[in-house]
Amino acid sequence: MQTLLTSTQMRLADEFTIANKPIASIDLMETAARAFVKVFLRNEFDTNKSVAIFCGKGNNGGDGLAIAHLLLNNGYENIKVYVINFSKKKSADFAINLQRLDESRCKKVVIDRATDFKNIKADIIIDAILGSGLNKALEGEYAELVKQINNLNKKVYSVDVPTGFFAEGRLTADYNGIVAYKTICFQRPKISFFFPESKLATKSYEVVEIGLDEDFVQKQESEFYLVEKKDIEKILKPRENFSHKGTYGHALIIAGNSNTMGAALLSSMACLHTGAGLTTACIPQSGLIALNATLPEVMALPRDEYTRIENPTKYQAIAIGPGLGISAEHERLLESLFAANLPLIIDADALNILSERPDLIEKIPEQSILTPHMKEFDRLFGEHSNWWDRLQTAKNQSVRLKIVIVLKNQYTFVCSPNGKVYINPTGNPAMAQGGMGDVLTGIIAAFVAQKYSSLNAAILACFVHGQTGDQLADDKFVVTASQVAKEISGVIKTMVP
Ligand SMILES: NC(=O)C1=CN([C@@H]2O[C@H](COP(=O)(O)OP(=O)(O)OC[C@H]3O[C@@H](n4cnc5c(N)ncnc54)[C@H](O)[C@@H]3O)[C@@H](O)[C@H]2O)[C@@H](O)CC1
Ligand SMILES: Nc1ncnc2c1ncn2[C@@H]1O[C@H](COP(=O)(O)OP(=O)(O)O)[C@@H](O)[C@H]1O
Repeated sequence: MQTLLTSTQMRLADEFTIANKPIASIDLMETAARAFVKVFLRNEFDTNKSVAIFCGKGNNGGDGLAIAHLLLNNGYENIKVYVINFSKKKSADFAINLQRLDESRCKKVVIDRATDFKNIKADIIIDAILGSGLNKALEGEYAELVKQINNLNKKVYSVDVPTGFFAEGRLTADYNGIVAYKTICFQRPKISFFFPESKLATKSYEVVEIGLDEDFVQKQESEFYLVEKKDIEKILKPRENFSHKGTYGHALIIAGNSNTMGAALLSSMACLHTGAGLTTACIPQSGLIALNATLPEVMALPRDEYTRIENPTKYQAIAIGPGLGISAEHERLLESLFAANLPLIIDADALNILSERPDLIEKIPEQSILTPHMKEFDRLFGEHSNWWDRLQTAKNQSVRLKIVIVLKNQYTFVCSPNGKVYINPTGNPAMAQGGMGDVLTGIIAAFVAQKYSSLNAAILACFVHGQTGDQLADDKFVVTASQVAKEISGVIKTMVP
C-alpha cells in the first residue's frame, strides 16, 4: 500500500530527505524538475512548439524555473518564463534558480499585476505559480491571472498540483484555479485527485519519483492508503492441492425480483467465477428457469414472502440486496438476518431498506460490508454536498459500527473499522453501466466465503473488479457487467502467487 501524504507531511519528507540524504535542497528541486521534464517530453516531443512557463516565487515557481532551463537544454528554443511578482516573499531555491535563469539565454517577463498579462501566443503552458504551499483559495491578482490563463484555452501542464487546487481537504464546486490538461506530481498522488471534484482542476495526473526518502514517506501516519497490485498478490491465496468445494465456502446471494432478476444472476455469476466453493441464489420462483439455463452451477433457494434463512450459519458468506426490491417482507428478512448476528454483504435495495429504518442501521452485524454508491450512501447517512465530507462520514460510521464501507466511485474508498481508508485505483468509465455493482457484490461474497477477512475481501474485490474492467476496456468502448463477471477468474489467475 502506498501511504498517501498531506502537503504538510510532504514538506516534512522534503526536509527529512535533505537532512538525511546526501542531497541539497536545490538539487532535490533539480531532480523534481528533471522528473517533470521527462514526462513532459514523452507527451510533447515537438520541440518547435512554444512554451510559456508561469512561475510563482515559492518552490513551485523554483521548479518552474529549473524546468525552463532543462527544456532549453532539451531542444526547446521557444521558451518564455513569466515570473509572477505579486508578493515580495521568495523562497531561497527560487532565488538561486532565478539567478541561473538570468545567466542563461531564456526569455523572461515579470508580471507585477494581473493586468500586465498580455494575450500569450504559446502553444503550451506550464503552470508553476503555486503548488502544495497553497494556504487559501485564490483571490485578487492571483484569481484574475489564473482566470486569464484558463481563458486562453491552451494545453496546460501543472507542476505538482494545479495552482489554486487544494491537495487535500474539502473541494467545492466554485473552483477558480488552473484547469490543467495534465498534472505531473511529485512522489505521491495528491489525496484530492481521488475525489470526483478534481476533474474541474486536472484532466489527468501522473506521479513521478523525485528521490524523497521512501522509507520516511511510507512510515508516515496517514488515514489514506493507495492499494497496489503487489498488495493484492500478497493477500490472494492459491487453490490448494486436495482442496474441494467445501474448502472454498458456500455463498448465499439473496437478490433479484421479477423485473430485476438480472441483478441476482450477475451477482451469482461473479461469485461463481471468483471461486466460492458453492453458490446459492435466493431468488423468486419466477427466476428459476433463467438461473438454471444460464448458471447451471448455481443452486437455487426459491424465495417467497415467507422466506427466512433457516440456518444462516451454514453459509460462509451471505450477500443481500442486488435487485431485491423494497417490501415489508424483505425488511423482515433483513431484520431476521441481523438477529443471527453474522457479518453480511449489504448492497442496493438492502441499503435502501436500511435508509428507511435507521433503527436497523444500529443493528448491522459487526464486520459486515456495505457497498453503497454515492446516492445510496447519502440516503443512509444524510446528504453531503462534497466528497470530502461524505468520506469523513463513511470513515466515522465504519469505526462507530465496526463495519467496512465500500463507497463506490471511479476510485472506490474502502473504509475500515480501524479508521483507515484504502483507495482502489483500478476501474474506468467504460464500466459505468448498470449491473456493475451487482458483480462487485458477488465478488465480495466469494472472497468472504473463501475466508478472507471482511476488509481484505473488500479490498481484493474492488481491485480485481476494476482490473478486469481495465483489461476489457483495452479494446472496448464499453464493458458490460456480465463480461466482467466472466473474465474475473482469468484476472485473478494473473495475480495469485
Ligand atoms: N515537498 C517536496 O517534496 C518538494 C516540493 N517541491 C515543490 O515545492 C512546492 C511547494 O513549495 P512552497 O512550499 O514554497 O509553496 P508554493 O510554491 O506552493 O507557494 C509558496 C507561497 O505562496 C503563498 N500562497 C499560498 N497560497 C496563496 C494564495 N492563495 N494566494 C497567494 N499566495 C499564496 C505562500 O504564502 C507562500 O509564500 C511543491 O508544490 C513542489 O512544486 C519541489 O521543489 C521539490 C520537493
Ligand atoms: N467511471 C468509473 N470508473 C471506475 N469504476 C466505475 C466507474 N463507473 C462505475 N464503476 C464501478 O462500477 C460499480 C457500479 O456500482 P453501482 O452504481 O452500484 O452499479 P449497479 O447498481 O448498476 O450495479 C462500482 O463498483 C464502481 O466503482
